[in-house]
Amino acid sequence: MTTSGNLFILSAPSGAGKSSLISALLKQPNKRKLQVSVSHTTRAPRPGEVDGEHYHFVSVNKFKQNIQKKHFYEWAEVFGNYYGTSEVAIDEQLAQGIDVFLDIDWQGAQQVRMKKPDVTTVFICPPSKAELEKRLRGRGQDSEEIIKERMAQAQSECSHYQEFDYIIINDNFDQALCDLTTIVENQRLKRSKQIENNQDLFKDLLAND
Ligand SMILES: Nc1nc2c(ncn2[C@@H]2O[C@H](COP(=O)(O)OP(=O)(O)O)[C@@H](O)[C@H]2O)c(=O)[nH]1
Ligand SMILES: Nc1ncnc2c1ncn2[C@@H]1O[C@H](COP(=O)(O)OP(=O)(O)O)[C@@H](O)[C@H]1O
Repeated sequence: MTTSGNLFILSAPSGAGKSSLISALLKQPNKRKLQVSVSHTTRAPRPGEVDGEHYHFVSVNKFKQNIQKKHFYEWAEVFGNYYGTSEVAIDEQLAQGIDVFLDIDWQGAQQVRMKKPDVTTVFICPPSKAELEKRLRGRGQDSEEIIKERMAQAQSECSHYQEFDYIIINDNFDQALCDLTTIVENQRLKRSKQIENNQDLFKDLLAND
């Protein structure tokens, strides 16, 4: 029986709650495997970030070599740093029947949509600009200057919300997590997926005994 995983994209302005939602989703009991893709980036690691776990941290030179070698499914420049998704890693996971989440920006989402039209794309919105700013501050990770930059960038990211299949407003966290879980389950139950993943069953049900 062939099985192939579902590909999901989660995009949001920085601070809207993407990482928190993905990490909570990964902790939920799931009937099938779910993984989040580890991107390559040229930005410096933040305290507590582990190479190969949060990101593959690489030099600008190495990143550019990888672009030339067509190593990336998609890549983009975000906040002055390069970010990219490894093609081989994603294809291997999907081929093993693992559902894969990409935490990428709108530019990356556009590129993946062109290559994989069956990708499911989700946009996470903060409940308000004021709350977004509060969350960025609460994270205690950025200077005031960076927070201002992130708020300006947030407007640009949000201007692409209409390009996504689903929109989740991350106001109440538990509700947003429930919404995200529903989207994943919905995708798994689609007719095309059920047929692809249960070929033997449908053959058996239609066979003349
Ligand atoms: N296109 C693309 N965007 C990415 C990738 N990895 C991360 N990003 C985006 O880059 C932005 C900055 O990520 P990061 O530096 O981790 O900061 P934070 O998410 O704002 O805390 C976020 O919008 C991510 O979704 C990637 O592989 N490709
Ligand atoms: N629904 C929510 N209500 C209140 N705070 C939240 C909610 N979702 C996330 N947060 C907090 O907001 C901050 C930013 O979340 P994070 O997951 O790091 O965002 P992103 O990955 O989108 O940059 C974190 O401190 C997180 O705990």
